[in-house]
Order: sequence, then C-alpha cells, then structure tokens
Amino acid sequence: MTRSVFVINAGSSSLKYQLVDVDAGRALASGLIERIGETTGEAKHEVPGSEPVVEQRVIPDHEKAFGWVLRQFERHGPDLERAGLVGVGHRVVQGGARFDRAVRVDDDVQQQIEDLAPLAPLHNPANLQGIRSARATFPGLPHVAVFDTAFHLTIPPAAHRYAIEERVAAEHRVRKYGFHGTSHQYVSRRMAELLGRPLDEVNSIVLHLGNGASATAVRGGRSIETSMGMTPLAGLVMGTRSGDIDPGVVFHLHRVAGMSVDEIDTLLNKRSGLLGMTGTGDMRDVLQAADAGIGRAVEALEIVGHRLRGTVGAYLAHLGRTDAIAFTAGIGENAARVREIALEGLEGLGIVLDPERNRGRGERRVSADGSPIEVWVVPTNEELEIARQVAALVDAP
Ligand SMILES: Nc1ncnc2c1ncn2[C@@H]1O[C@H](COP(=O)(O)OP(=O)(O)O)[C@@H](O)[C@H]1O
Ligand SMILES: CC(=O)OP(=O)(O)O
Ligand SMILES: [Mg+2]
Repeated sequence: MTRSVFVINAGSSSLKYQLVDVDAGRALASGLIERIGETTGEAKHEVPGSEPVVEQRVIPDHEKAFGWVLRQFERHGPDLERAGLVGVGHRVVQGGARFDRAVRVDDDVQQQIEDLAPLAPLHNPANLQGIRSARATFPGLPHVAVFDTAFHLTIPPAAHRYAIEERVAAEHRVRKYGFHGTSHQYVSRRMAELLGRPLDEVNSIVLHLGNGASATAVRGGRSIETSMGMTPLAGLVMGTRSGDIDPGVVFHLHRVAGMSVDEIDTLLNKRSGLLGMTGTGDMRDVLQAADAGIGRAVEALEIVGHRLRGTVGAYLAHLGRTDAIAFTAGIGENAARVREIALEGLEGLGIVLDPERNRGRGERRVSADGSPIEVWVVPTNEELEIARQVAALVDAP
C-alpha cells in the first residue's frame, strides 16, 4: 500500500506542490502556480508519464490557487482519495529560534508561525495561507511544518550573533537564522553517503544556488555557518536579491535618494541581484548574454564568482578541514560555468575541478582525481526531504 505525503511550498506569489510516494522516494504528481495576485498567472500540473496540464489564468490568491490544484487532481489524477495520504507537509521559511525540527501544526503552532512573520515578511504570511487552505481542505490529516531555519539552529553564537547592542537584538530577535536548511541538510547527508563515510566525520560546504542562493558550512552533519541572515536577503548574489551590502547603503538611499523603507525593501529583494545588474533574473539568460559578449552580463558573472569564492574561502577557514564541496539547486546543478567561476583559482587551496566531468549531467563528482577536496554535483530534493520528515513524525508513537 502506497504511503504518500502532500507537500506544499507556498511562496509570496507562487504555490509549488508535490504528491510524494515516501517509500519509493518519488513524485506521483507535482505542480506550480506562478504570479498569484497579478494580472497574468500560469498554472501547471504534472503527472509523470502524461502531458503536463498548463493553463494561463488570473489567480487572485492562494486559496483560489489551492482550489485549482484540487480540481487538477480530480480531473487528471492521481486520485487523492486512493493515494494513501498520511499527512501534509508545509515548507515554512522562518521558524525563529523556537523550532529546531519539524512539528505537527495545531492552532498554537499556527499562531507561533504568525508571530514569526515580522522576521520573514515576504515568506511566512504566504506559508500561512497555504497552511490555512490545506487544513480546511484536509481537516482529517496531520499537517506538519518543516522549517528552512531548523537545520541552522546548531550554528554557534559567535556565528549567529550580530555585533549590535544586545538589548535591541534580544528584544527584536535580531540574529542570523539562515535558510534553505532542508536542502542543506538533505545534500550534506547525501554527500557523506557518496563519500562512503559516516555523517559525523564529514565536513562539507554546500552551495545551494537557485533563485534564492545560500552557502552552508556543515561539520559532521551540523550546520556551523551559513550565508543568509535574519532574512533571506543576506549573502550571495541571487536572482533578484542583492545579497550582502553595507547596511549604510539603506540609510543613504533613504536620506539622500529619498526612497522610502518599502521602496528600498523592494529594490533589494526584487529588483537587484542578476535582474538588477543585467535585466534578467534567470541565470540561463545571463549565461547566454555573457557568451554573446554583453558587458554587463560578463560583469555580473564576475560579481557572482567573486562572492562565491570569498564565501568558500571563509568556510574552508571555519571548517579547518573540508572533505567536499557540493553544488545544488537550479544553477548549482546545471550551470557548469558558474561552478567553474565559483572555484576558479582555488587550486592552491586544494580544489581542482575536472572540466570534462564538470560539463556532464546528474549526480556526480566533478573534481579531478587527486583533488584534496572533492567537488560534487548533488541534486537537492526539498520536497522528498519534507515528505520524509512528515512521515517520520506521523509514524512516531
Ligand atoms: N540548465 C541551466 N543552466 C543554467 N541555469 C539554470 C539551468 N536550469 C535552471 N537554471 C537556473 O536555476 C535558477 C532556478 O533555480 P531553482 O532551484 O529552480 O530555483 P527556486 O527553487 O529557488 O525557484 C534560475 O536562475 C535558472 O536560470
Ligand atoms: C528562503 C529562500 O530564499 O527561499 P527561495 O530560494 O525559495 O526563495
Ligand atoms: Mg528551490
């Protein structure tokens, strides 16, 4: 009998979902609704082995989006009544210092996620909409929240505290939380498996490079440092987010450029990064433009590479001994050129790519034989990891 989990990743303007067969470790259906709340939306429902259903339509809110999803299951399958659903998993971006693991959602937990919304104003409110819709639709099933931040709660104070007045930091919960933890955890475990060594003996650097991007230093299966901060705005250059900048820039833009706080928020979160520098937030387009010799795309890649190399160098120092570097997510898995620039010139630090392997596909080692630090491509699967955590919690006595 199949045991499946319905996994929901509700973003600010999107809803991603997967029906996961937990034991087989594969998706029975998946889908994505984009540009929720805008004047043009796109929705896609995919069942492996059949043509995907794609619709252009206006989708005003997450509740309507969820209704669309349920109709696709009714029309195109699989039948949710017969899928052996054991629970629903919700990706929740900000779990604060409170949630160090997945928890069953009840009214109290839902309230706590709401209380954490000021620490992730772009993410938690959307996550909550997903939770509300799904709890109303599946009242009989256990709902589980899986937090992006949970894996990073092992980061020691020296790395997670900011050097600001203690009273203010404590009162307003200002510290580094880190994100993409589900992916960093999944990939670092897989990395140890691939090296054939026990997790607690492996030190790795995971580079999750998707639309949002973050790096994590993992010592013996525990996160000790990560590049995102109190919010997912910090660290590496991303699709539309700036990553690290001097916080003084914010005051400058407010006082001298006359921008409001909301305008600066939008600038740094939605109009910066690759998009702000090149006009497209999609790495495929940036790479194509750079190949065509377009100056700002070439420069943007140089900035991306510079930031990545600096982060890798810092994490080598924090870990002391590093066994492997793992690239994951859309860019990390697919963009050979980005892997190359991220590690360019680091041969002296024990990192030697093999150009041929780097150009290949799928899960594999991409470092040269004899490279003291191995480099791998390890595809992430946040949905499967969420589904497994849900199943484990539901099974627990
Ligand atoms: N073949 C590819 N080459 C280069 N970049 C790619 C490729 N496929 C996907 N990407 C990039 O991956 C990014 C999206 O990553 P993904 O992990 O899917 O993001 P998210 O889950 O955060 O939405 C985009 O910038 C996209 O251009
Ligand atoms: C937290 C975060 O940055 O998530 P995403 O990469 O899905 O935007
Ligand atoms: Mg992703």
